Amino acid sequence: MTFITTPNQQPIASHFINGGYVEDAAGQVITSVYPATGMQIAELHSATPAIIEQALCAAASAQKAWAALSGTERGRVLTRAAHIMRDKNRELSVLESYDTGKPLSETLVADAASAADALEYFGGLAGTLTGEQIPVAGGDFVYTRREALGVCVGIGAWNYPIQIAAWKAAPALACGNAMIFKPSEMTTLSALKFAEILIEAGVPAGIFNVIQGYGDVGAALIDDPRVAKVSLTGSVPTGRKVYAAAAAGMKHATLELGGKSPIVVFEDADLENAVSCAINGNFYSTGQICSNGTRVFVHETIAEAFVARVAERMDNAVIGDPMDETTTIGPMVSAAQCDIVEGYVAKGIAQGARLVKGGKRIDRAGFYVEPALFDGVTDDMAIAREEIFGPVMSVLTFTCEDEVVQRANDTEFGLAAGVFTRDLTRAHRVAQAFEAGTCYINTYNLTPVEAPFGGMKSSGLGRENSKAAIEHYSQIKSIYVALSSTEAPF
Ligand SMILES: NC(=O)c1ccc[n+]([C@@H]2O[C@H](COP(=O)([O-])OP(=O)(O)OC[C@H]3O[C@@H](n4cnc5c(N)ncnc54)[C@H](O)[C@@H]3O)[C@@H](O)[C@H]2O)c1
Repeated sequence: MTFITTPNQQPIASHFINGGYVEDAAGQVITSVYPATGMQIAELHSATPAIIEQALCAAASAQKAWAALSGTERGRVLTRAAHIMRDKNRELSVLESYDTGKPLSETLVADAASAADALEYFGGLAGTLTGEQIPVAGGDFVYTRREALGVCVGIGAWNYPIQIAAWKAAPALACGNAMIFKPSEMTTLSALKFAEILIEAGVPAGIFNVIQGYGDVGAALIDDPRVAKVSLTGSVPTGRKVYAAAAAGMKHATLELGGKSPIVVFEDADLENAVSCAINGNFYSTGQICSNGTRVFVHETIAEAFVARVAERMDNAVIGDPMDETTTIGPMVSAAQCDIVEGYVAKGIAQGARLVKGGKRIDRAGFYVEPALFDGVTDDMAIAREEIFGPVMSVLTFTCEDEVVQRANDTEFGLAAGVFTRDLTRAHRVAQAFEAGTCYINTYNLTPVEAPFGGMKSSGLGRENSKAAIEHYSQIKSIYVALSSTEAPF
C-alpha cells in the first residue's frame, strides 16, 4: 500500500466577507480533515455573532447596486468567472479532493467543472430576464418586472461543496441578489476559493460572502429579517427545520434534500448499460450522492445475470489514494459516515438480505469502506427504505410493470428515478408514472445545468439549474399604467 501524504490546506482565514478574508478566533474550532488519511489539513472557526452581522451588513449594502446593473452586465461578470474556474480546474479539483476525499478522477470532471457550467449558463441567461406587457381594458396596460429577492442564504451539504455553492450563487447573482453561503462544516475550503474567483471576475465586494459554521450559524442567518430567501442542500430532517424557520419569517425557500431513488430494469433492457448505470448510480462519489438509485428493481428473469455482472465489475474498482488518477473509489467523508454504512450493512444481513460482496471497513488509515452489493432485498428492509448515503446497492426483483411502479413510488422520497428498457412506450409510461423530480430513461444521474433538478415529496421544494431556478431567485412585480383619468362615485 502506498503512503498517502496530508499536505496543509489552511486558507488565509475562515470567512470571506465584503471582498476579503476575515477571521474571528473566538468562534468554535472547525477541524478540516483529509478523509484519505484522517489527518488535519486546516483549522477554521465557526462564525461568531459579530461575523454573521458583518456578512449580513455587507450583503445588504451591496445588493441594490448589483441589482441596478443590467442583466447583461451581471452576466458578463459571471461568464468571466466561469472562464477563470475552468483555467483553475485542476487546482480547484485537488482542493476538493482533499476536502471531500473524492477521487481526482471525479473532481476533475464533475465539481468545479459543473460550477463553471452554472456560472456560464446563468451568466448567459441574465440578460434575457425580462417582464411582459399585458394589455387590459380601456387601453390601459400592466407591465411586469422580474426583481431580485434581496439577500439570499445558501447552505451546503458536504458531498459536492463547490458545485452546491455555484448552483445556488449563479442563479442568485444573475437575478441581482446578494448571497451569504455557509458551507457544510465538513467541507469548508472550496467555497472560499469560489468567492475569490468571483471577486477576480469583477463581482462587487459583498455580493457573495462565505461564512463557516455548524447548524446554529445557518439557523441564525435564516432568522435575520434582512434575509429574503434560503436555499438548503441537506438531509430531510434539516430541511424540515429550515423550512419551518423560513415560514416563520415568510421567506422563500428552496430545499434540495435526500432520496432513496429507484432504478427499474426490465427484462428487455440493454443489460450492460443498466449495470453500468447502476454502478455509477450507487458507487460514484463512494455512494455519497442524493439522487443515487439505491433501490435497484430488476425483472426476476434477469436478476441473477444482473447481480453476477455487477459483482464481477465491482472487482475492477480501484480503491485507494484520491490523488492517483486511476483511483475510482475514494474514502467516505468521515469516520461517522463509515459507521453509518457498516450499521446498515449489518442491518441488511440481520433482516435477511444476502450480502453478495463488500461492505467491510478497510483496514488502513482514512475512512475507507468497500462498496456493498445486496440481493434478495425486500421493500420493508431498512436498506430499502432509509437513505444510507454510502456505497450500498440493494437489488430487489419484480414481476410486472404495475407492481414495480407502485413499489418504486412507495417511499417518502421523490428525488430521482430511472427506467431501463428497449420498449419506447413503456419507457415513457413508466417515467411519467414515477413520483420523482428527475427521471431517466436508459441512463442515470446526469445533471446538466440546462435541465431542472430537484425533488418531489420529502425530497424537497423548488428546482435548481435551468430556467426554472430563475423563478426561485426572483419575484414578479406588476405595474398598472392608466392612460385615462379615473372616475370616483362621489
Ligand atoms: N437534493 C440534493 O440536491 C442534495 C445534494 C447533496 C446532498 N443532499 C442531501 O444532503 C444530506 C447529506 O448532507 P449533510 O449530512 O451535510 O446534511 P445535513 O442536513 O446534516 O446538513 C446540511 C447543511 O445544513 C446545515 N444545518 C444543519 N442544521 C441546520 C439548521 N437547523 N438550520 C440551518 N442549517 C442547518 C449544516 O450545517 C450543513 O451545512 C443527504 O441527505 C443528501 O441526500 C441533497
